[in-house]
Amino acid sequence: MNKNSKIYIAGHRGLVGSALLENLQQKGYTNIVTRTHKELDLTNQSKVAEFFKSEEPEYVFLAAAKVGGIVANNVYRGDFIYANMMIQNNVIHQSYKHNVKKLLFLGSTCIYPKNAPQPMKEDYLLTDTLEYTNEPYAIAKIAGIKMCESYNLQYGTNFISVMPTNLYGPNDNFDLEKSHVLPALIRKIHLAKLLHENQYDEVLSDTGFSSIEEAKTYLSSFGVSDSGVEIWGSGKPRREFLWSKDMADACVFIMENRDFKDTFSEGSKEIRNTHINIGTGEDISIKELAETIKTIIGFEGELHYNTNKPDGTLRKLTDVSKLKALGWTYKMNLENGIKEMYDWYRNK
Ligand SMILES: NC(=O)C1=CN([C@@H]2O[C@H](COP(=O)(O)OP(=O)(O)OC[C@H]3O[C@@H](n4cnc5c(N)ncnc54)[C@H](OP(=O)(O)O)[C@@H]3O)[C@@H](O)[C@H]2O)C=CC1
Ligand SMILES: C[C@H]1O[C@H](OP(=O)(O)OP(=O)(O)OC[C@H]2O[C@@H](n3cnc4c(=O)[nH]c(N)nc43)[C@H](O)[C@@H]2O)[C@@H](O)[C@@H](O)C1=O
Repeated sequence: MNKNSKIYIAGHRGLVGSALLENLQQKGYTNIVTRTHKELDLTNQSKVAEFFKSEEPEYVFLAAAKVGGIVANNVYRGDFIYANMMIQNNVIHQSYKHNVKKLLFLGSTCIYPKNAPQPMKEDYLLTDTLEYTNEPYAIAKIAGIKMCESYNLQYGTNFISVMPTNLYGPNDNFDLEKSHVLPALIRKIHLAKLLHENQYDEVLSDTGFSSIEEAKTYLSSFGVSDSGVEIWGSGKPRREFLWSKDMADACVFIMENRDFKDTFSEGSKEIRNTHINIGTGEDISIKELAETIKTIIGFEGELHYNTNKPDGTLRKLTDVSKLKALGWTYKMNLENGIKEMYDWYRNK
């Protein structure tokens, strides 16, 4: 990529897309193309074709997807498989049709088997059964990896797939039902603290209700009260968290330094598992995460574990040796990241 190459970021207002936009701008890239979801629905095949015909981007970051936490994935199973397959099929296929020089497809580490050995290497893909709660989303992501690989092998395209661990950062989704654990716990614990301190104006402005009784009823349906906060599951699962700006930096690094042809040895008969894991290689339990957030926010109430909610995969620690060997490693430690995210949330 050179500094005036035409770069399309799909999903530029999301958690990763917004960090990608910032990273590219900071590095001096000047010719970035974006469309909001409203301006261009990426599930619409003919609109996506029209967009590629009129813009002819040279590089594509595919960070648009239907994304959500464990419960959203489990409940809206049809939406997750449909939207993700449509978005990636349209963007990857049009990138091929319009001779895009390089595309980066974002998958997820939920593509690996539920009981994969830890840490999870790229080669563990398709070796066993997936976690049930996010099977439709994971199947869509696996199809995306295989589509990139297959187009590269058949048509000579240069499409690379990266598998990020759980991400967090500015512009995350804080919806109490659909978000991931880290933003959900920041918001729930923050609101419980506000209730405990009778800071009702702030509770109303956060939740959008006009009466505190309504706000309390709504929050209690998510296990949030002035004395405690519900944590889904047993607290035992372990997760690895990567700051979204580190994720964006890794994506730009890979886009700048890696081609599909670098991902396999010449003469290989079967070319597969060419994707690259992106993570920190370190994980913590949900209980430890909840306690850390509680301390950072300064809430003194109880944390209750609701085992009627799913735990999901017990552990999904990424093996990041491939990424490290390329020369990239993360910068933000988890505690500082949570502090920055909490500041961002309060000031947004
Ligand atoms: N967040 C995480 O922990 C992880 C994310 N990933 C992957 O990283 C990528 C980015 O995720 P993240 O930034 O968290 O997601 P977000 O939900 O924050 O952002 C997704 C973006 O995609 C856009 N989008 C969704 N549907 C459409 C559509 N039909 N047409 C056009 N735009 C659409 C959204 O626009 P709008 O908001 O307007 O709908 C939004 O800008 C995804 O591929 C995701 O699967 C992988 C592992 C972990
Ligand atoms: C990125 C990743 O995200 C999803 O998988 P997940 O890692 O299970 O994501 P999660 O962040 O929602 O949960 C992590 C853990 O945390 C527990 N947990 C506690 N309390 C809350 C809570 O309040 N909200 C949420 N969401 N989880 C909670 C929860 O029960 C689970 O044990 C998939 O979509 C998957 O497809 C994917 O790619």
